[in-house]
Amino acid sequence: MSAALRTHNLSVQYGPEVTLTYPDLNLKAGEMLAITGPSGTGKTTLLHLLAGLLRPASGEVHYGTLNLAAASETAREGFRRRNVGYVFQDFHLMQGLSALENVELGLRVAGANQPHLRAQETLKCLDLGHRLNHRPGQLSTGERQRVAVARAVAHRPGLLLVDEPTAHLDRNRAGAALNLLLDAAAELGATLIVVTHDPLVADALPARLELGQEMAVVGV
Ligand SMILES: Nc1ncnc2c1ncn2[C@@H]1O[C@H](COP(=O)(O)OP(=O)(O)OP(=O)(O)O)[C@@H](O)[C@H]1O
Repeated sequence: MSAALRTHNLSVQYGPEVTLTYPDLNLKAGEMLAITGPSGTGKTTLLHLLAGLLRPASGEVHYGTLNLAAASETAREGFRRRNVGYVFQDFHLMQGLSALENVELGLRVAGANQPHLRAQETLKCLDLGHRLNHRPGQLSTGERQRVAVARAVAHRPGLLLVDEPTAHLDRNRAGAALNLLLDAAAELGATLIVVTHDPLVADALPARLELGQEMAVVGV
């Protein structure tokens, strides 16, 4: 289920040298946001905070009634399994498993019913019906990305977090990847947050958070 997402006073400390501070976010359920900004400004770290993969040094991350930043590790893990679909920049597919097994494993972890059937259906919806038994090493980059998207959306999360979806793609494929994400988020009614350097992607999303010296929030 999609819910409002709100952050307050977030900061992260990596050792003594790196402190990242973030402007507050306030997104309604189903909103779509691009996170942009120069390398090293903390875009991926923010996605990790929003996914509950990382606990902040200070601040709050509210998803509906849950404050992820204060929740126990068990509660955060449960939240991730049920509510978060995450597409990593390098996809993070299991190399020894087929496309079908990768998606099915994600569904099993999320505790979904009929994981085999649902994995098949999701891959077919993403035009991968002819690649179910291929392993990641036997797929093109675009196909691997579609498997990663299938794994992220198959359990119907309310929050879809995507890191650099067009980094490895030519312009045609970048457009297709963007449409895939927009369609998937719209179909789920999910809140979509995409980290990107690509103006094609950033301009297609209605709101933008630009991280940088000014930490300006534009269009939210
Ligand atoms: N696990 C870590 N340990 C120590 N420092 C880290 C760690 N992860 C990130 N950093 C540092 O935090 C800062 C922000 O990193 P992050 O990857 O979030 O930035 P980014 O904006 O996503 O960068 P890029 O656009 O290059 O992917 C960088 O200075 C990085 O070196």
